[in-house]
Amino acid sequence: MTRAPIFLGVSLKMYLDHEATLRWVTDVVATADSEPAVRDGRVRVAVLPTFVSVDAVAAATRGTPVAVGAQDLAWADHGAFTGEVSGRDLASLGCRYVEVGHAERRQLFGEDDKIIASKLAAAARNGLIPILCVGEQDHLSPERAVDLCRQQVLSALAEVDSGLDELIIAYEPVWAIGAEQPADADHVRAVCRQLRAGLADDHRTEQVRVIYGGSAGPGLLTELGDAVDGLFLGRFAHDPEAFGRVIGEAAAMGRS
Ligand SMILES: O=C[C@H](O)COP(=O)(O)O
Repeated sequence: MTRAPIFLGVSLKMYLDHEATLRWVTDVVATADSEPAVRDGRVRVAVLPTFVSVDAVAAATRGTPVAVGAQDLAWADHGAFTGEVSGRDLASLGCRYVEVGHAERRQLFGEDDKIIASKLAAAARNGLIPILCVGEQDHLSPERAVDLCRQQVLSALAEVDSGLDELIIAYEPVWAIGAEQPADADHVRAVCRQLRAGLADDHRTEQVRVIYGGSAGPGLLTELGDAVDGLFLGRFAHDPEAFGRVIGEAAAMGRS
């Protein structure tokens, strides 16, 4: 199972308004496009704006090495689901990725394991690469965190038989989301390594990447090294220059 390329995703959550999102994406595209490792695919960059900005961000990134994703999707593809957005529409608008099961969706919007499994299946049948978020609520030992995360992954895959070319698992310890600092590097390395090893032979997906999210920013990828396959960033990528430094770190890791 190959682990290249390194994946860098940014979820803008609901922080930037539409106009600020477009300005930010313009800067990120310029930075990403000037990095050979992004242009030749050794480093993948994806941006996940709010639903209302997906179409415009897809237009702004078309023909560039920056991919677009959504922060959520409906578990159904069409019908009487007021306020929902289908994976079918997201794919047709140009999304390549979709986030599933973020801790905020669990905490604030009542998503449970069953809903998350249905959403992962919806992503798979619409050809979207899921960024499945998992993580323990409280600061536990790496072993206990791995157990909990593994259960979350297996439960999320419950409705997927096969045909998932790629799965990105974003290890996001809930206690490190929205914090001042990420989880400590030893903890992240231990959990990510064990999670990846435990899923290496899963027949339902061709390729599994384990990335880290939770107050990630410049410097972290270099510190984590080969234990992770990339980062899932939030606030500390709002400054395009800071995100550019993270892209530079990924390029310097030289995975191919
Ligand atoms: O989706 C991103 C993660 O939840 C991390 O967000 P954060 O870096 O702002 O803590």
